[in-house]
Amino acid sequence: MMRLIIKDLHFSYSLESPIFHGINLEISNQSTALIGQNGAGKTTLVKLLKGLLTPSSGEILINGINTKEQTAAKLAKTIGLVFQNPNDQIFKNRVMDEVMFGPLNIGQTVKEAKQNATEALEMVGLSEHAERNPYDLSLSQRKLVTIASVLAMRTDIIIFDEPTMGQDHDGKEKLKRIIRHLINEGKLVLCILHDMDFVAEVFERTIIFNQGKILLDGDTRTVFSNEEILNIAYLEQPYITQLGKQLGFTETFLNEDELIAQCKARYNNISIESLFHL
Ligand SMILES: Nc1ncnc2c1ncn2[C@@H]1O[C@H](COP(=O)(O)OP(=O)(O)OP(=O)(O)O)[C@@H](O)[C@H]1O
Repeated sequence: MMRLIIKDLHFSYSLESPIFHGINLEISNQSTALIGQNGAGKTTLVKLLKGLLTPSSGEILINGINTKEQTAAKLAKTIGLVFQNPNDQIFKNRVMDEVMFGPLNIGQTVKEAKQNATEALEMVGLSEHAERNPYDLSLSQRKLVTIASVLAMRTDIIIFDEPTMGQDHDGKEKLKRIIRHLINEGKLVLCILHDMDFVAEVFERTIIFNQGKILLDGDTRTVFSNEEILNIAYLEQPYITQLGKQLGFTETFLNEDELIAQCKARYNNISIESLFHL
């Protein structure tokens, strides 16, 4: 089991405006969503985890090993990060080369890299585009290319920064399947998201960030039940949670099936006469 521990983490881009002053967090193999307004510090946190930024003070431990004591190359074998903007990540002019680049870079043989890249492209549904130039693909497909690149590295920890951005319904369903698959494989999946419906349906644990602080951290249902804290962080409840509330239920629903089950339980045993007060 992977375990990520953040101890008393401090970080600032400039002396005048510290971003983190004392973050403590422990994440294991639960699927975890990081939510919060723009500028809350989510991307900064994942860049620190990936070793792209260095903490001013405090520690980040991955399975007990301090990231400070690891080279970027060693860390790359453990943590994969899918950037928010695919254009920051893509620099090869053939999809297959792009997806093989990361695996080769962390020391996989050409054969392994090819095998993993082929599987990853299949998983994101882009097998038939393997020979194309990534820049001839749409932005949402390009995002899937960057996801495939990280999947092919087969790291134990996978971080996604805004994977649903620019994805349509099919793209989101694909992402749900990928994330669930990774969780079943025992990977630690951490995901920054602005799409609350997606968070509700997929993630076991949700952490609300606000102005560089953890405002609330708990199982996703508990977090989405707490309207007061969501309001402070300018976040909305998932659509299905709001709908359940409007229908007069007290439960916090996270997906359609839960709401439908409760509707059936409520209405099944009621005769039409009593429903319409005849
Ligand atoms: N390279 C940088 N130099 C200086 N300040 C930065 C830099 N990157 C981010 N910041 C600032 O750090 C704060 C946190 O930004 P960050 O991108 O981590 O937030 P976020 O929660 O990920 O937001 P978003 O959802 O927009 O990605 C913001 O005030 C931002 O302006």
